[in-house]
Amino acid sequence: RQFNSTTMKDLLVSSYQESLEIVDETIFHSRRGRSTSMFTFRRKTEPQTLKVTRAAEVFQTTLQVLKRRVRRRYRRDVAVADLLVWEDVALMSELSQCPPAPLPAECHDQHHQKYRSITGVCNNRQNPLWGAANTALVRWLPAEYEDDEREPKGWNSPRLHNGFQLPSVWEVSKKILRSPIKPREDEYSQLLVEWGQYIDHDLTFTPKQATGDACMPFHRSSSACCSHPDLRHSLQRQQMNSITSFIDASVVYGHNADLQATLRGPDGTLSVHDEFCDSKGRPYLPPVPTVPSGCLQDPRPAGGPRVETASHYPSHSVAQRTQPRCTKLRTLNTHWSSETVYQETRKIIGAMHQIITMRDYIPKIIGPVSYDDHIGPYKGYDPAVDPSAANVFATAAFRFGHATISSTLLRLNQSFQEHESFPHLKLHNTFFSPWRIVKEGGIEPVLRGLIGTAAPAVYADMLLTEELTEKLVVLNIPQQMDLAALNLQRGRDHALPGYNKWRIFCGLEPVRTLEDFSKVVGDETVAKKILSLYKHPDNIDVWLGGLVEKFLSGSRAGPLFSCLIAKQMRVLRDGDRFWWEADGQFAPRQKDELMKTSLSRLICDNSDIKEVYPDSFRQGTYPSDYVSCDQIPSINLTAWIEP
Ligand code: HEM
Ligand SMILES: [Ca+2]
Repeated sequence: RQFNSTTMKDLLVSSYQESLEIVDETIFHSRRGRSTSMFTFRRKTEPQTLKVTRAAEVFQTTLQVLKRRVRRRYRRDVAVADLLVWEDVALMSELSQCPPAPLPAECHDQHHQKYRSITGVCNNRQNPLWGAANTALVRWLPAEYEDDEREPKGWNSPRLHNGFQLPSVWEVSKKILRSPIKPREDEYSQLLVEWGQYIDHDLTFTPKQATGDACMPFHRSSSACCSHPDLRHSLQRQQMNSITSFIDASVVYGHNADLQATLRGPDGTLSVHDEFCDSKGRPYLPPVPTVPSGCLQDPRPAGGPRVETASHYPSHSVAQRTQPRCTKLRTLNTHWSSETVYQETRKIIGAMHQIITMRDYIPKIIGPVSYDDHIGPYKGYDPAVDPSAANVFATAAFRFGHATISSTLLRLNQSFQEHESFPHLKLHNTFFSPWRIVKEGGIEPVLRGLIGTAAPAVYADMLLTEELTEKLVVLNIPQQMDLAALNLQRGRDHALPGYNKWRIFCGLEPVRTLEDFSKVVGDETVAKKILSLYKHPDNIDVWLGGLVEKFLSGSRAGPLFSCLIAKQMRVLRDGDRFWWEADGQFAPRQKDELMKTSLSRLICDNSDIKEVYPDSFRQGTYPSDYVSCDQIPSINLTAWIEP
């Protein structure tokens, strides 16, 4: 510490003032200046997210300005953690509002006793921001920035990691990840893949920084505010989750009051598209302000539901169409207000999301052994558990799903054969095209394609379809993108430690030799190619390392991703005061009814499909394995009659 506190205070205040100008000029001003081309897709960042992002950018930029000033004065680099003491950090937090001042005692409000808040705030009464929207992704292992503060891995190209430069993400994508073919296997249906992405949209969304015109179309993730007992950690750049990490159907209801108001309809219902509905009068999702510029109005809700391809539309629709069915609660409880009907329905639909995810989806992904080892039976709400999404979960482990995506979207007729009028589509023709649902037969042809076709197999030498590595379209970027390169670069942007550190974190042996790695991957050629690119096993990007591991028996992921996904799921369950099985959430009779929930039932109830395979995540042959919807159990809402 080289300054007395008055000098430091002055330095901090003037650095803060300069940082305000820099942030508004470089980040927020440039947002307005960019051209809109015919093919540019735009999504406006939500005001709440923007406010937190700006505060975090100001905090981070203040540190940079301060460092520059100190460097000028002393002609040497100083780490901010060596320069500042807690008192200075408190001053910076106060100036930048990052993190914002602790919440008032609103957590004891009656409403929060009974129903979840929309932002997730106050789920945990002692730590009201745990799991809430617009908070930092938490770190299970410390970040590894090149300057220990904010520079992504690989930023300073001559810099060596374990004696070697990191390979370029484009090269890794081209040589290891992209695959011209994705053969199908026959155990699971395409719906299993779809649910993965759908539920991820309930758990994490990492907003990206809107920078000026960059030569490479990669936008860093926005900074997040973070308060941490370790000073160095508190000063490092963190990333944000702009939605609630809880499995709370925020994908249906939104994660802030404005979005909730947009998505909410009259009398406890959800809003619907007022121009279009399907041939049987079933509603479509409401339109939103963010649309591909110059294109047809897409019926795509903003911020909450993220309908990136036409295949995502049916799951959003099925969930949304469940709401009016449940509002039948009103006829059972005529004394309930619209607000009570809405909240009780939201609670039931939230529980359905939890059950389908934890009971039906997760065991298939991580396998029975990981489930027992890392999740186990439910023992009740534990307020000491932080349910926030982990950085490594959002940035690596749960992106396992990208290797399970098919290159084509199948559309099937009532006999589960290729549709006569609406043929199969290459994946790139489905990006941001929900109009295909409205204009091309409703949700049914796609939904039948999801339940009636097998999901692709994942082999270490056939990972991501070229549809994703050559032709991906993402919001706000006019070029076609490469999802493999984006995932790898995102991991470096977030400074995730390398593959081996995560293996050790999960109690697995680190990989030291080609022989070790070949065994873990189950394919020596691929293991060799990866090691020849990375040169050192510790340098392997964690997303790649986890993705190529041989699956555990009965799972769709290797040991590392199974462990990381399981750990996340466990905290999402145990750290959620409103978990459906937690004491006082539902009466025993209601729980019995909720257990009857199934995705097959929801499909039967909310589409024209009359026959299903009972577990629609599994692949059955039509018609021999299919049963009539009449045979699929339904929830009886009379269990909700209030005496
Ligand atoms: C056609 C299907 C899909 C497309 C086009 C797609 C595309 C994308 C894109 C563009 C990103 C952001 C990449 C970045 O810049 O960092 C992303 C993130 C992500 N994807 Fe996918 N994805 C698909 C399916 C899936 C599936 C099946 C899963 C999981 C089972 C999944 C899990 C994730 C996760 C966890 C993230 C990070 C989310 C965040 O925190 O922002 N995706 N995906
Ligand atoms: Ca959520």
